[in-house]
Amino acid sequence: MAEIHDQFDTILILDFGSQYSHLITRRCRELNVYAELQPCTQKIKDINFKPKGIILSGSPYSVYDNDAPRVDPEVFTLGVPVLGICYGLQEMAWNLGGKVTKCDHREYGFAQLGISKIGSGNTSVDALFEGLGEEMQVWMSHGDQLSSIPEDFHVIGQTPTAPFAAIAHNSKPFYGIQFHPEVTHSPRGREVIGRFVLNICECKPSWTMEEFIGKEIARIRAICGTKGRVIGAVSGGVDSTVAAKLMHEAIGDRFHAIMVDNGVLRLNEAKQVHTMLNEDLGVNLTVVDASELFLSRLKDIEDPEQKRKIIGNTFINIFEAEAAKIEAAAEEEEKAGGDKKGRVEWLLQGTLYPDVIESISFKGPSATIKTHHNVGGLLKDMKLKLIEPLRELFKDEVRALGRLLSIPAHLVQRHPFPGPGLAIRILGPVTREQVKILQHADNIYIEEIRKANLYNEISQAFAVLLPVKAVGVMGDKRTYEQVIALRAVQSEDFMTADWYVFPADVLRRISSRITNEVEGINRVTYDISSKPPATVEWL
Ligand SMILES: Nc1ncnc2c1ncn2[C@@H]1O[C@H](COP(=O)(O)OP(=O)(O)OP(=O)(O)O)[C@@H](O)[C@H]1O
Ligand SMILES: O=c1[nH]c(=O)c2[nH+]cn([C@@H]3O[C@H](COP(=O)(O)O)[C@@H](O)[C@H]3O)c2[nH]1
Ligand SMILES: NC(=O)CC[C@H](N)C(=O)O
Ligand SMILES: [Mg+2]
Repeated sequence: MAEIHDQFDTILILDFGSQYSHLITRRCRELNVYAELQPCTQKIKDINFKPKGIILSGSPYSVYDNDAPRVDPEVFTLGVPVLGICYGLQEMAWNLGGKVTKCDHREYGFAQLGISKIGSGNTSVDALFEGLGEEMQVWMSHGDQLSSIPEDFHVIGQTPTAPFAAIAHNSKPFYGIQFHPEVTHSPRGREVIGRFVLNICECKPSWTMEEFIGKEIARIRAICGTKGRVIGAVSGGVDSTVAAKLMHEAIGDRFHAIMVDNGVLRLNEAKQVHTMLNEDLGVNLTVVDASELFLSRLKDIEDPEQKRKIIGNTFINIFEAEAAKIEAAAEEEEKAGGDKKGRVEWLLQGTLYPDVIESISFKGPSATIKTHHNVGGLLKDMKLKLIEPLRELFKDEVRALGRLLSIPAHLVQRHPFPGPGLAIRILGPVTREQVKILQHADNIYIEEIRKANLYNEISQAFAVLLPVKAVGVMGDKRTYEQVIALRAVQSEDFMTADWYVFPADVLRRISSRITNEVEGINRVTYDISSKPPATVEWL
């Protein structure tokens, strides 16, 4: 089976636990080169492809710590270029005979990197810094540094406090840099990564969504064979819509899209999604109303993790039941003399790369903050096999893919909506009455955001129903009712986010409409917390 890394030149990034590791992956992909992040514990001999280059990430550890993560020495015998960033540089030097010690002055922030002249006549610079001038601003974050470089290496850049800020091997394509080229605070960092990936590793910049579509469709066809059938969990969100469209292109009517009405969707959502997929995209979608089952299982449940797990598991129960129904119908058709149909073996999900990255840290999955229903909430003894065509992609790549598949812009730009839906936006027990109140308030909120033309400026906006009551006065009467909190954030990848600054008049309109129109609400507040320390959702 052709995997993505067999089809595109690939840079392997080994993750030593830096908070910026996924950014290195992003920067390579922005150069149209496919990059994959793997834990540093990954043994090179067990990798089933040959990367064109390897990048070693930073790390919170010091190389001289007893429990420091170690690089597989085979990285240096594979015969491909290697770039160490920060800890990656230190680990490379440590392995190849250099010295690393705690520095007197921790460097955290901007530094000016002087690029060394090298070669005969001292006129040229190293290929890593080709064409980048004599100096550049870089961003540092380290408390250790090289106190001597390994034999066979030379200095290619330095800062006033770090004489070995950039080094290169005398004859092999090994490089190490103390600064972080992957963060935007290193303005020319992208170019440095470009020099390594494109010039030194000689990767072809062929990772484009156009190329991806063709190759992924071929891959799906090979996986499913000529008869195999797939049911798809489709929510109307960007990810599953794009995955569904791709699947439809690949196997046509052998793909059955299922949307589950779990009773905690937004106002009129099931109807809208049904129209959108069937009419706008030509994908055959069945809406299964399982709201009764979900709400009964959620009855009296207040704990956020319990809510998430119940919803994740119930989703799978429904998909398995639907798969069985489709198979039973096919059997009936066959008995009546119809063609023999393939089994429903696969379940399509719109899982993205960030979901995967979160579970691959070298120490095992990073501390669980919350269980995303489609990753941690799956059933253990599930019969359907997963097919996840987007699991290598970031959200903006998925959006680009959607545009290429002619999915309308308003759909591609939709704010994300979590699978557990309003259940994680109703703090306290979930009941039909509470769902109704929140649906109504949320609908007004989004309507006003659209009217003010702010929808595309905001990454995600939604209302939350708080489990408290407050006193108010309406028509000269005392009220004692619930409170709505409004949330709106801007974020690139939802790993971090900042609250959105609304024009006051928009907030005023939203608040006045919600308190006037939504029965049971007499107060509206606005959430001004960033992530971290908060998260995007309240539960
Ligand atoms: N109501 C639903 N019915 C069927 N499948 C669902 C439903 N909600 C979520 N899913 C499945 O769970 C996956 C993950 O949900 P998630 O919200 O992350 O993605 P999405 O809904 O496709 O896109 P977005 O992130 O833009 O909302 C979806 O891709 C889809 O496969
Ligand atoms: O499909 C989903 N299933 C989930 O269980 C889930 N939990 C959070 N989210 C979405 O993930 C992004 C980050 O949210 P948090 O900061 O709350 O973790 C935000 O976009 C959230 O809406 C989910 N999406
Ligand atoms: N950002 C990093 O990779 C830091 C590496 C190491 N912990 C140091 O302080 O120097
Ligand atoms: Mg969604």
